[in-house]
This record gives sequence, C-alpha cells and structure tokens, in this order.
Amino acid sequence: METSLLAAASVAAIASVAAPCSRPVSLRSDVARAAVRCRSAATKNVQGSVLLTLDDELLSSAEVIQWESGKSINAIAAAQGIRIRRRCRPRYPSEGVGADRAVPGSILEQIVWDKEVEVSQRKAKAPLRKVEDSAARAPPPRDFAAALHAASQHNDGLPALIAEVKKASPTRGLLREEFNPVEIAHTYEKNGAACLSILTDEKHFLGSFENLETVRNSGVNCPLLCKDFIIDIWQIYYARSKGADAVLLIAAVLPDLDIKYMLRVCRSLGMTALVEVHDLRELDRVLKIDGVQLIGINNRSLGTFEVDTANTNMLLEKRGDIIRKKKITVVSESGLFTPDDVAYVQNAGVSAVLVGESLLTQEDPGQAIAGLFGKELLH
Ligand SMILES: O=C(O)c1ccccc1NCC(=O)[C@H](O)[C@H](O)COP(=O)(O)O
Repeated sequence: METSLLAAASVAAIASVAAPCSRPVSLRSDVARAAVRCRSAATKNVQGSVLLTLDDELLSSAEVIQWESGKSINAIAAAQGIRIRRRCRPRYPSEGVGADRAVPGSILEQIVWDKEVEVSQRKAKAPLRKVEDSAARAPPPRDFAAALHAASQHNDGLPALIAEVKKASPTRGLLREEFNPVEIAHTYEKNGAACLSILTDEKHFLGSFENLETVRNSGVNCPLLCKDFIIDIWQIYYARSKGADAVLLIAAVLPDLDIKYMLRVCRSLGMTALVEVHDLRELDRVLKIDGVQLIGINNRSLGTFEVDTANTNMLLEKRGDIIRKKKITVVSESGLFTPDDVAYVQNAGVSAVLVGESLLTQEDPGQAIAGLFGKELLH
C-alpha cells in the first residue's frame, strides 16, 4: 500500500490521540427507547433537543433489544462485517484492553479515530441544539438526487458527473498545488457537472467546511455533497448549516442501525444521503435498508487503496436487478480517468460517476471533464 506524507504524518499523530471520548453508549439506548416510545411525535434526545418527527417506527423492538443487549457497538458492527473499530465508544470487558487497540488496522480506521476526536471537540464548542438551530436557518437544500437524474437524462446519453473538490488524499498526497475551491467549483459547473463533492476533512484531505461554505455562497447553483466521514448525526446538522445538500454515509464505517437513523435525519432536513459500499456484503446490507435513494460503489478499497473499476461491474452484475427494482440510482466512484472507464461503468448500469483525481491533477479541470467523457457535457 502506498503511504503518502499525509498518512505518515497521521500515523505519528495517532499515537498521541486523546483517550477515548466519554460519549456513553447508553445515550444511544436512551435515544433508541425514546424513538420507539415516540413513534409518531417529535422525538427528544437526552439533550432535550428535537431530533426528528418520526413518520414511522425508527427502530424495531428487536433493534432496541440489540442496543440494550449489552453487546458493544463494535461487536454489533463486527457481526455485520465492519472491520473499523470505534475507539471513543466505551470498551466492554469482552473487548479486552490489548495493545492492538492502539494501532489502526487501516487508513480508514485511522481516519475514523481521528474523526471521533475531531467531532468530539467540535461538539464541545457547538452542541447539537445550537447546530440544529443553524441548520434550520440555512437556505433550503437543493435536490441532489434530482440534479443527477436530470443530468443523466440530458447528458447526451452520458452519466451525470459529481465533480470532486479535493486538495489532497491519503493515497496520492497533494493533488493540486494551486487550489482555489471556488474557482474549481465554478469551472466544474460551467463544464457540465451536475453536482459537486466538497472534501471537508482537514487532516487527511486538506479540506474544510470553510471551503464548503464559500463554494455555496459563491453563486454555484448545483447541489453540494459534504464529502466527509460521518460517524455522528451532529455532523449531518453541521453540514446542513454550512450549505450541504447531501452527505456520504459509508457502510464500511456505519452499522445498519446508524445508517437507518442517519437516513431519517437526512430526510428530516431535506437532504440526500449517498450511501457508499465497496463489496457485496456491504451492498446487501444497504439493500435491506428502506429509504436508500443513492448508492455509491467505491472502486477504491478504503482498506488497501486498491482501485478497480471492475468492482462496479461485479456488484451490478450480481445485484443490478434488485437495484433497478428498487429504483435506486447508482454512482461509480474513484479511479475514473478515460472515456473508456466511463463507458465501462455506464454499461455496467450506473447513471452517475464521482470523479476527483483525474480532473484535479490537470491544469484546466474544465477541459479535463471533456477529456474524461470524450466530449463536452451539455449544461
Ligand atoms: O482518495 C483516497 O486516497 C481515499 C483514501 C481513503 C478513504 C477515502 C479516499 N478517497 C475518497 C474517495 O472516495 C475519492 O475521493 C472519490 O471517490 C474520488 O476518487 P478519485 O476520482 O480516484 O479521486
């Protein structure tokens, strides 16, 4: 696995990461119980703020029992094939205290551990109630899924483009020396991008919420995906308050119950969730969750960084029928560089592509879009 300067620097930082934060697991159980009790009314969480009005049961009784089973969240996640261990969640005796917990098993686990510390610090400065109020005052969200659908219908037969604003990444290090997110965003939109993906993770991607907010306020019209590693609903409200129209929910990180819960939070805010999978087990988990509109198939393994567009083809060969039956829109993500790459994933059945590196590493990202598709996109 190629390690970048960013990854090396982060490994050094992980050693000093703060002790697990103190968010009690019981909070989740309390919310779960409250959600079950108040199925058709506004639900208040233990901080007393309104989470969302439930139009149907948020959690089945079986799921509440699961939370209250005394099993650790990591044990529940591991049973779903999730290899990312959560550090900030209290450890149960059964999980042991071995030194193995000090070293991340993958860059994704490292990102999640860093994210837990970051979110904990942000929440200390801006509690959920405050961020909910900010989100409520933000201009209404744009329809991310509708923008993709419209573009895929009028892109002269080509898939819709989600163009990514990303300065650096763990695999490639610094992608673009001269990085002006607003300039890149406008160039993308002018050259046919249907939506934009704005990296907001600072530590591993040199992104920021300031970038998201300035792009939103700069007159860009297309919907914006806050590209971050969501582990807590607080982040969804915060992204909305900064102008995001969509967020990414990564199945390799989030257990089913988190995804289900976060989908409802997104719906309550009028936002779209792009639910990302990499393998068949994750796809099958997500296909069992009601309310999923968009599935992103990441061609990059977030564990090994290997990138293979055949991943999109393989998963759609196996599950394309059920996806079409459920009218789910599929986005192929990562490792797309040429018109042949785009044609390959489109023939597999996707109607949108998410592209970063191949656009950002070229002098003119706008011309790079025409190069990627083999012709200019209609816009
Ligand atoms: O891009 C990385 O190195 C990376 C490493 C670990 C987790 C996520 C990572 N990237 C996020 C993405 O999924 C990509 O930014 C996005 O799909 C665009 O991919 P690309 O066109 O290859 O830049």
